[in-house]
Amino acid sequence: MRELKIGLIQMKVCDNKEQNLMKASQLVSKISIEKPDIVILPEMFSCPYASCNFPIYAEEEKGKSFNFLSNLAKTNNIYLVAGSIPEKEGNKIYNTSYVFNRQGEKIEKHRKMHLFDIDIKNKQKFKESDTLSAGNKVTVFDTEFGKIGLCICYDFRFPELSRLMVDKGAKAIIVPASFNLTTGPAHWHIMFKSRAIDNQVFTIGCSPSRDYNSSYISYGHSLIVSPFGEILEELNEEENLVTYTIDLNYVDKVREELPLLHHRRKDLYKSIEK
Ligand SMILES: O=C(O)CCC(=O)C(=O)O
Repeated sequence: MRELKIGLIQMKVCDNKEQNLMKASQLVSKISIEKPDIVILPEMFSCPYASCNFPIYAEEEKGKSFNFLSNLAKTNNIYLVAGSIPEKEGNKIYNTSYVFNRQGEKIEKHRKMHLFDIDIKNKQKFKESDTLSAGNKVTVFDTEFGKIGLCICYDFRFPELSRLMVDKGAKAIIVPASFNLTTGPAHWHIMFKSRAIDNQVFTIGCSPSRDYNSSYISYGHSLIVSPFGEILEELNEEENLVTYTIDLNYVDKVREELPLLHHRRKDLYKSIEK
């Protein structure tokens, strides 16, 4: 069976970790009434997105938040792509997305590989590397529906990473993310469409809702794009939930009819890269 129902939770993030976890739990229970297979939370859904917050909110794997999320997956009988939270290991902190199966077992985790260090003059500045370290693994997890790639926000700007996930068998790429009011309107939709078209995969972004009182204002617009580049579902900027069923067989159909991946000249690309 290749049809799977995706649930997107575009939640508002406050500065209280416990309240954020409680809200995530309520929203996951609410969306689970529609019997989704995979539910996705946004990037940093329990920690307001600011470098200074990451060390304060960070927890080790198997900590309180991890167990809470594992339980949420089990109770609701869903795969949970648990957005991301700051993960502490030794003296390092990572922006980490855990994936739990229907039994609440962790089946994968992705540590953001590309740190968001930008300075768009008078508009948007951010320096994740002030407090975060980068992961170094390409992440694809297996389900009964097929393989699914996972990366976090700024990671998705790097086409090489999506291609690596697709080469490992991904038929959809899930991206907990939080673009802002400068880069969101300019790049969000184009990026999700481009990665979908180039790789002939479903691309799925899940953002926090917009909060004008926050120091980093998220763009919102969580969405699902088809392997042919069509936006299938999209939220606006407000807190909201949505489910949408995708059929991974459609990936094979698009790849058969327009055999881009097959037509690659890998023999030449290597020598051009050098
Ligand atoms: O790439 C962008 O424009 C936003 C990236 C970001 O906010 C993030 O990586 O968390």
